[in-house]
Amino acid sequence: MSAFARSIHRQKTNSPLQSNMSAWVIDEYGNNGVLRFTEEATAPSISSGDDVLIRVHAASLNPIDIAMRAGYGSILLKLRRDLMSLGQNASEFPIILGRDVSGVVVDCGSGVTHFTPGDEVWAAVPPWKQGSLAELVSLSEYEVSHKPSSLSHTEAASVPYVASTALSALVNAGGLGRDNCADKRVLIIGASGGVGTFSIQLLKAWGAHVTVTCSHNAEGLVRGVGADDVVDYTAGDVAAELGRLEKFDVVLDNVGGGSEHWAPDLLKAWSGAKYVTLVTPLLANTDSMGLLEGGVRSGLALSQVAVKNMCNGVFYRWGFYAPDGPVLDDVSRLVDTGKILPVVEATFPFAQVPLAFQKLEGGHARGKTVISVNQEAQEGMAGTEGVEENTSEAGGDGAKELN
Ligand SMILES: NC(=O)C1=CN([C@@H]2O[C@H](COP(=O)(O)OP(=O)(O)OC[C@H]3O[C@@H](n4cnc5c(N)ncnc54)[C@H](OP(=O)(O)O)[C@@H]3O)[C@@H](O)[C@H]2O)C=CC1
Repeated sequence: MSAFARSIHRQKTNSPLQSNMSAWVIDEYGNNGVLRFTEEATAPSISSGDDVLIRVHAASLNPIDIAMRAGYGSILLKLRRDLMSLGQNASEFPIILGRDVSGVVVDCGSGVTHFTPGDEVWAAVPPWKQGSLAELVSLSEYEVSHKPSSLSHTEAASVPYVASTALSALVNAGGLGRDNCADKRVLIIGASGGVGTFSIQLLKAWGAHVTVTCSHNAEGLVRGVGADDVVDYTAGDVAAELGRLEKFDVVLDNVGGGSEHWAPDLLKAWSGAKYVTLVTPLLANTDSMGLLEGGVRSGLALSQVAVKNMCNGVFYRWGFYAPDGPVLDDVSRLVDTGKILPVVEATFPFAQVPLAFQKLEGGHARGKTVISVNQEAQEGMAGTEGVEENTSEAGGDGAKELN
């Protein structure tokens, strides 16, 4: 019996009582070569009353997986892991990457009230926890949510991390919500990837007017998921082109760099308008300068640019992913009522995780790259071959339905 067949057999028996599991791990930071498949990864177990143990059916990749594979955030994330292990000085490696999970609950801690074994769930796995490129993942109850019943596991796994990030950025930093968007104009810079395609749909569900930037061959995709105005950033001076449009209430920047300098000028001054960027120097600074200096430098940089923008009448904010199961419950309702659909660009079998990393690393995402961890159980078929790519102009099956 092959390693993958043994792993699938364990998945079918659905027993939480196993000490080892199949997983893709890294034992050092580096390029794709550091990804290693093993059947001997330590399986998570219920260690506290609010733990939920999930058998992973599908996972997906995010830019942070590429970055973490290379060591991004290692200092801050190690500190967080050490705090979680209560000073037991847990070893840094092996690390399991993968921030999205859709799967089935196999065991719960004594204090868990919302989930029971057999429930289908989805969640975004915090970067300081062992990830979802594995048979099992353990999360706390607060991080988990019931999966939308209208989605397959493969579709569901494309949503949680980008949804948690977009909601945290748009609501907590951008001040937007379902009740105040009707008269709002929002600009999304870099809208053709995971965060962008989700944010467009969320903002349209809330009634906002959404303008986006993307490259020309992504226009069909972003219009398919609801974008009102589309500006091709490859066609010329994107800042000048956007400057000809009516000003915005919120800018969500998924690209960073140069846009940080011109995008705040596109906001309505002195009206509470906010520029929110997801591209922040915090983890890179703590990696290169250490916790204290990196943290202080980042704080200073943030306050400097925030004050400068405040003088021009706009707010400047950093947006971050935040774990939040109840927020995913709301997203689940929007999905089940057809307001938000998954945008899956490609699906890779568990055996081909390195190829999925390679695809994501190539850039130009058009939605999400998903890993089918338990494909046989989902489809009742043997074998793990075959990468599926959605090559339609709209990008994914869900997006096509929106057209
Ligand atoms: N702070 C936080 O907690 C988090 C931060 N992030 C960050 O947010 C960003 C977006 O994440 P995600 O959507 O998942 O990333 P993706 O890789 O899925 O998408 C990025 C998209 O941006 C497009 N793009 C690249 N350059 C530009 C440009 N100059 N103008 C407009 N579009 C551009 C790319 O397509 P193309 O190149 O073909 O144009 C691609 O479609 C990433 O940088 C990620 O690291 C994400 C999650 C959490």
